[in-house]
Amino acid sequence: MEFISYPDREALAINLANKIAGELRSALSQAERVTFAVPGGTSPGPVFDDLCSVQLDWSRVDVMLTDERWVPEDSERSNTRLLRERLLVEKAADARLLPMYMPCQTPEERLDEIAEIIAPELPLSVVLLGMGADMHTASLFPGADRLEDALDKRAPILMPMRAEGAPEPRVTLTAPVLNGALSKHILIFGQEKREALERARGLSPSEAPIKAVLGGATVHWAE
Ligand SMILES: O=C(O)[C@H](O)[C@@H](O)[C@H](O)[C@H](O)COP(=O)(O)O
Repeated sequence: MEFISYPDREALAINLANKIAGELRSALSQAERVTFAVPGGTSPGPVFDDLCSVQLDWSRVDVMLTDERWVPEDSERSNTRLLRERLLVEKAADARLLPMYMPCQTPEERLDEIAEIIAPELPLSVVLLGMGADMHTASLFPGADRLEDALDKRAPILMPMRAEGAPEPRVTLTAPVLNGALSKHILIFGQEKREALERARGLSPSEAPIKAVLGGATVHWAE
């Protein structure tokens, strides 16, 4: 893993957005369509704000979430809503959004439909991940009900996930799909998460799920 520390969050956002844009352009020079997976939560907003206005052929980019909270799109907790408001605007409005949520009570009801749409888009060209102070990434939470299955190298593309640290059911890409990405970035802010990341390096993926995706990743950090 490579660790890059930035002087502040603004510098991180600009540099990371440029780096990702460069990787997407280079992937677009090799393939007709490319897939870019991003996290929800609070950290990626500033990166989305910079990335949405960069010049690249967004009409050939499929954008998707690494994981989603199972809530309707008009909920403040919807990651899909965050993408529509902060990433899929300006130039990036031309990108195609792959679904990670379909309206129904539980993820199990429509998971197969979502997985069928995602399957032909793999491997991911670029993945951006966040991390919680409890060392979860995507919706791979320590102690989650299906964590071991989602960490397994034979895991399906998508899994439903329920965990104490998550107020609603989730759906998440599994570890082998995240690790199959051609390029992997992890975005973390603040001292608490930096210390959590250090701790995770000495733990197993079951204890610290972020550990499962650290190999070959670039971690971008600012206070
Ligand atoms: O839907 C989500 O919550 C995420 O995809 C999740 O894995 C997120 O990246 C971390 O929880 C960090 O969240 P913050 O950036 O809000 O701290």
